[in-house]
Amino acid sequence: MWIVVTNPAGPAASDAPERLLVRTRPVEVDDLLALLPERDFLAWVHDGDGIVGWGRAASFDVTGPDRFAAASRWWDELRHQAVVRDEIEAAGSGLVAFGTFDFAADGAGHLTVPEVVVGRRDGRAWVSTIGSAIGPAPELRPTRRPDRPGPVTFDDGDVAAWTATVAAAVERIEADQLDKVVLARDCRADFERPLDVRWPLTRLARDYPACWTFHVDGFFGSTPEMLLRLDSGLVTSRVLAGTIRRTGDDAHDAALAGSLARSSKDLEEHEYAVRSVSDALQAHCSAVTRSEAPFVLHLPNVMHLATDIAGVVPDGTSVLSVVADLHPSAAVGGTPTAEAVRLIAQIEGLDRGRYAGPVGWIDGHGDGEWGIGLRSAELAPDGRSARLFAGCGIVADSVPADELAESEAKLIPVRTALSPRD
Ligand SMILES: C=C(O[C@@H]1C=C(C(=O)O)C=C[C@H]1O)C(=O)O
Repeated sequence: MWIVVTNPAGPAASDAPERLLVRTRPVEVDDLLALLPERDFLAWVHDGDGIVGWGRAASFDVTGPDRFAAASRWWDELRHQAVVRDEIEAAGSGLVAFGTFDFAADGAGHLTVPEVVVGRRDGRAWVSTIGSAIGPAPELRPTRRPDRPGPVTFDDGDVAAWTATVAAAVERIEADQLDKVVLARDCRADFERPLDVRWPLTRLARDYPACWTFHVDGFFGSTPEMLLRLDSGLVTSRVLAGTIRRTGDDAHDAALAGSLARSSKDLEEHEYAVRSVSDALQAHCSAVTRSEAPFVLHLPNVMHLATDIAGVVPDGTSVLSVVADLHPSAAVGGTPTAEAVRLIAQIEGLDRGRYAGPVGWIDGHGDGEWGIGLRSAELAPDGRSARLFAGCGIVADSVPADELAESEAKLIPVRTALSPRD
């Protein structure tokens, strides 16, 4: 029997059997992405490890400021009722839901529990089957290779208007209204035939192994920024802010990395982002530690100042309850957060949708990984167009033309992955 749960705090809809039966068994799998069906799959991979899934055993949709708490309640109920037989007991084995949350506080949140989840971590692989009845383990075979996209046309939108908006934000900052605001822009891609999203996904995972490559219901990308991982009581977060474009010349890039680590503009922008995350973590953790100085994260398109933060949370903490307090961090909102988010709504002129919102998964222990949905795109339901997003932290010293160039560099991963070339 299927039950529909409504949430008194806001519009929510759930579709789930009364009790889920979950069975996780070991399997031999090398390439998770090679198993993906052509459509309606879920993916979260990092350097070959991760989880992929398909089918829908249960789902939850919610809108409004209470969305994280509502999703967390729904998940707690579902996981406590589930009957799980898990021969692996790794993070992401057993019961799992993938999800996304819009950037905006009044936006949507969504969780899907797939019928089949295949995972891989530290040399071990598994398959979980989830549903109201448990059948035999599905046969896992590589599926047909992804279709090469046809010609793609990009429309960068009004870049002059965007740089003017950046200049206006700098004026607000100079007038002491706030310290930092992150402004984003979008770029439209049109495809001659519907996109097989496995094509860009496979390329992103190959070219950006240090990032978390994801796809949830048409939202896909490869984010370098881990908002929160919770694994057996330990939370970790990777905060990025402060960016420099790579030139392709390794010696020159090494010199640029050195200047990034000494740039007061970037260090200031970075510190705002680190503080917003560590302050939010303090409320949940018995101890919070962070590296003393930021390190430089080298990606093929850009380099970022990065800080890893860690903490210990009490038993029974759900990753979503901490994510609720971390989002939006200063890396994608600004400082102070409330002023920055207001200014974004006022001057950015963009519906961010799921861009810069949390994307990831939660398991039956409440553990999980939630990245910030950056270096990402939203595919239209007909698969014929997509919106690509990129944003930049604006501080008092920001130069609009440089920010535009930085946003271009941040669009490179998805733009390149959409190219029909190998
Ligand atoms: C907002 C984005 O990236 C964020 C902004 C950064 C910056 O301004 O230096 C760096 C990494 C991210 O935290 C994006 O990629 O769209």
